[in-house]
Amino acid sequence: MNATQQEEKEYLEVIKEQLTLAVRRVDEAVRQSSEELRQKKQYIHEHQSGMDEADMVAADQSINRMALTGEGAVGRKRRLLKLGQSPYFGRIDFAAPNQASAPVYIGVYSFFDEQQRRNLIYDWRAPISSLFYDFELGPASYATPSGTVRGTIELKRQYKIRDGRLEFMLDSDVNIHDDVLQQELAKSSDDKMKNIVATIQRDQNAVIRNETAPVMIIQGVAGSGKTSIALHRIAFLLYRYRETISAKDILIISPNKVFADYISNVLPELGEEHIPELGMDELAADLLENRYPFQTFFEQVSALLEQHNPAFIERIRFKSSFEFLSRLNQYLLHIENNYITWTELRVGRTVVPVAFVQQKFRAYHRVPLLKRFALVANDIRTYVRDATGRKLTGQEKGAIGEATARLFRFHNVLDLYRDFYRWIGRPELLQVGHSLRLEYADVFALIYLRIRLEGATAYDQVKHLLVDEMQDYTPVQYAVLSRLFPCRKTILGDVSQTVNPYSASSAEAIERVFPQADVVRLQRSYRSTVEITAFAQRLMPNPNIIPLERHGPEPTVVPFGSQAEELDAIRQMLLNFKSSGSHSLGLICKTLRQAEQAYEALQAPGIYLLTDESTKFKEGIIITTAHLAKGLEFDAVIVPFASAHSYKTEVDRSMLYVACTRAMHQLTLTYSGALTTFLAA
Ligand SMILES: Nc1ncnc2c1ncn2[C@@H]1O[C@H](COP(=O)(O)OP(=O)(O)OP(=O)(O)O)[C@@H](O)[C@H]1O
Repeated sequence: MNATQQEEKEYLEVIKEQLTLAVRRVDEAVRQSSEELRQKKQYIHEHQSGMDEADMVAADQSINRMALTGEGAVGRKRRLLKLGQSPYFGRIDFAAPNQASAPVYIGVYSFFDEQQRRNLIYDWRAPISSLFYDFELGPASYATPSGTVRGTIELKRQYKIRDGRLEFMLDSDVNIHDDVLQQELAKSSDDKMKNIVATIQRDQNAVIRNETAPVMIIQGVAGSGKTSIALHRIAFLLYRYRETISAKDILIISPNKVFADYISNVLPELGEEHIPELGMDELAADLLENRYPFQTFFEQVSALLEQHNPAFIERIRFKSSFEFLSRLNQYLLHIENNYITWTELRVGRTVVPVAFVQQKFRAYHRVPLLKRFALVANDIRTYVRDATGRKLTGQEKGAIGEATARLFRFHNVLDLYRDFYRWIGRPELLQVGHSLRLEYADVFALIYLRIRLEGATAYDQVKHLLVDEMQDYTPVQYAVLSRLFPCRKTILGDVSQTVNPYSASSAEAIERVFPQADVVRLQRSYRSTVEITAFAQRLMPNPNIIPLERHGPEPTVVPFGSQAEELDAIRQMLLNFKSSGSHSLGLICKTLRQAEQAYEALQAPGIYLLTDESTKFKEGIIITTAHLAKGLEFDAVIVPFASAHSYKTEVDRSMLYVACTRAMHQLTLTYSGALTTFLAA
């Protein structure tokens, strides 16, 4: 069936026709449903006076049901229209043993033809579709909930259908060089991240479809598709567990709002709803109930970039270590064993024996320490009431509460946190100003103590947590996440792309917090040309990285006599870029101050400044910092001010690496004075 290109073209027309008919049926259903809704509303309006409360509730429910049906139909229509543009991208002819092969067309969504009662298009997430990603021609198998199905792939075909037209089709031989992937990657970047369903690679597919890992840690080199895969994984899990998980049950912890906006298209493109997203800073503010002001991560990194302060670095380094988490855990044991003064309590003439107090206290060992005192106080009240045979006065009750609380030395978590540093003999490691503004490195440590000592309401509604840029979070932060989110997790990042090398977490470090995790390493880099990847390797060598064979111009490093000349030349580069046909250019600076200066000097229509306050990703020319550009990509990147003066510390080196790896096709560095030693030959 459909052997030749001509036959495929004809078949495409048949499918489009079917899709058009399906759209009509949905339209008809929507029309009917809104008519019913209108009639129902009118009926209620006319009979309102004769209806009791139960009637009103029932009427409300039926209206809501109708509205939901209508919404469902609208979503279905949207999907059908989208399929009409590009119904499928792949085909597998799969023959089970002793059966003739049948074609399986694979698209972004499935399309079930109600008249023929069969699937004309299979969703890329359907079990059978995994054949397309996992196998070439020959023996193949796929897993279904009821077991493995084996057979043979007799044909594997890829299509590019745009605006309903077949642009090309390609049959796979056993060792195909993936032309479709190459074509996709050579394209100019759109404004936001795109779905990659047509070209998901085998190792990526394994991550996307992994159903068993309670925690999945993805360590992947720059441009290896981590973020893309994580989002496709979410789409897959939403499909696979559609009865129990919906978009609102997932939470993405994202580094900033611009990034969240940048990735926000992928899931809707895959037919899923928008997923809730939260930044670490927002989470912290929420957990501290806005009681303590604190430095943000962005501010911490900016402070590191602006000045070299060894004591500040030492504090960050220590608080980012696994040892710090262990010490906090030891401290929690220590205070429980040493900070309670066991005494008998006297209430009037009644003596509450110390053994009773201790025994009650132990009985609550599952309750967070600071919460136990109130419970023990209640038990003591009961004890006294039974002993005296009368009700207690309010004053007596209050006195018991206070006396019980006094058994423990501290009741404020910040006081305990201070005491912790005394206990480890390093009081200088905590610097809290008079305004009680916490350093970023203290924020999650304090939250961790708070959760352990007072408990926290877990985010129970979250059924899958996605953490991007994992290298930027410390063991203490993971310990907090692990307690707040007992659900499954996908955690991804790249230790080479840290913006703060003093607090970077590797996959191994994170694995210590989640020993049950599956760790996957992705070494193939898709984003940048071979030339750009090789250039970035000079900054952070990684012998394991495998760049995809795609070539472009050599990156250039251009010297200038002065910063004014440098900016003049950049202005010209931006003008040239505007007429080049490419879509996006990132002018990526080390600090926000540099970015603001550059923006000031280069300001023109179509040039945008992205700061830590920005919320939207903009298409065109963006001036920003390496920190904020993390996770984003641009057709062309210019890194200005790449001088020895600007880039000299380890943090600077990380920034330069992040900046360079944002480029897909073209990379230019400019400097005046001496070139940074990280690039000097
Ligand atoms: N299988 C694929 N098919 C097509 N494009 C792909 C594939 N895998 C990755 N890409 C492309 O590679 C680029 C990098 O992907 P992504 O941003 O997900 O990588 P990343 O590992 O998160 O990068 P980084 O850590 O450097 O921010 C994107 O343009 C993405 O579309």
